[in-house]
Amino acid sequence: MHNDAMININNLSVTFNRGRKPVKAVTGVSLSVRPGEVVALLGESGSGKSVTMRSLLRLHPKGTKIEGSMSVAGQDVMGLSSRDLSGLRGAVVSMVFQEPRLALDPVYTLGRQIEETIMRHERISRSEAAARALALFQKVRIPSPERRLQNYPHEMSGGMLQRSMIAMALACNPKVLLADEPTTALDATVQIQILLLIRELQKEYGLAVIFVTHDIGVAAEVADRIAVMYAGRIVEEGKVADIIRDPRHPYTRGLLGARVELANGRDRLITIPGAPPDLANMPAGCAFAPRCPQVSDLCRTEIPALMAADETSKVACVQYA
Ligand SMILES: Nc1ncnc2c1ncn2[C@@H]1O[C@H](COP(=O)(O)OP(=O)(O)OP(=O)(O)O)[C@@H](O)[C@H]1O
Repeated sequence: MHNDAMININNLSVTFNRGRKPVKAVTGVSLSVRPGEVVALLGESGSGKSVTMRSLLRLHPKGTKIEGSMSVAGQDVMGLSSRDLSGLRGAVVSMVFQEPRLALDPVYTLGRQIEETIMRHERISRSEAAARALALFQKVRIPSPERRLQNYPHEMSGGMLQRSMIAMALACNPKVLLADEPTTALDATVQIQILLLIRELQKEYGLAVIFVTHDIGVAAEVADRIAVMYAGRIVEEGKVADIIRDPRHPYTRGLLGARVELANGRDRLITIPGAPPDLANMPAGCAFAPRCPQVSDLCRTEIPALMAADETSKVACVQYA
């Protein structure tokens, strides 16, 4: 546990009851994020990034087993009543998603939705809330903000809609932003603009951010630290520059390699051969062993613990044990 952290996740495991066999989507994840820090959760689809992030607001279906402890802004997440949890959400913790359209109500204007968000958490008149909504639209640099506040979600482009979502996320001056692939659905040029905007606002507001992405380039652009997830566990963690310059885990090297091939202008996305394991049918040892170019016998029997590699980096691989 880190006392100065805004987000603390300690030995989190999440098990879903799907069909007859329980599925452990997250195993023993520990992570902390300080105020003003951006940590990217990086990994392929199904690696447990979103489940980890959503655990911070206990956004799982009934019957899901959550083990471990978590705190956000000093509040023990597992101990909060559902009412206190809704208070935390929006006011202290905000979220932005890949598909803003799913998070917005199609029948209300954007201005109305931002006003309602503010009025849900604060005793404030509608005209004051409207003035705040306008200031927020200016902050996220939406052109003609007065007019745009009168628009419905379907009248906005993907990029402008994501700017609106960011405005809404900032509406109640949160301390924590949870971002789940917020730029994945956007064109490359819009994507970079939104990443820069998030970075700029995060600094200005001193937000602690968890940013979920499958793209190591995006993680490098936006984050201070990266935690790489594979099959529900963190397999490597460190400062962005260190991970990009000297990735230790063979999986991280694979992710970086896939990126390099793209940068070289090949028209094919080179991925790591093979596929992640079925969470309901995990291999005995390291989950990455079946795909690992450096696999040894030990890897097939032993699950490597996440260990300190130096002062700021951790890795879970027998090569470094
Ligand atoms: N509500 C749920 N019920 C059952 N299984 C779930 C549920 N939510 C997630 N899972 C499973 O947990 C695993 C991890 O999912 P998660 O969404 O965290 O992956 P991810 O790394 O964020 O990938 P993606 O980019 O696809 O969202 C997946 O196998 C998924 O099917």
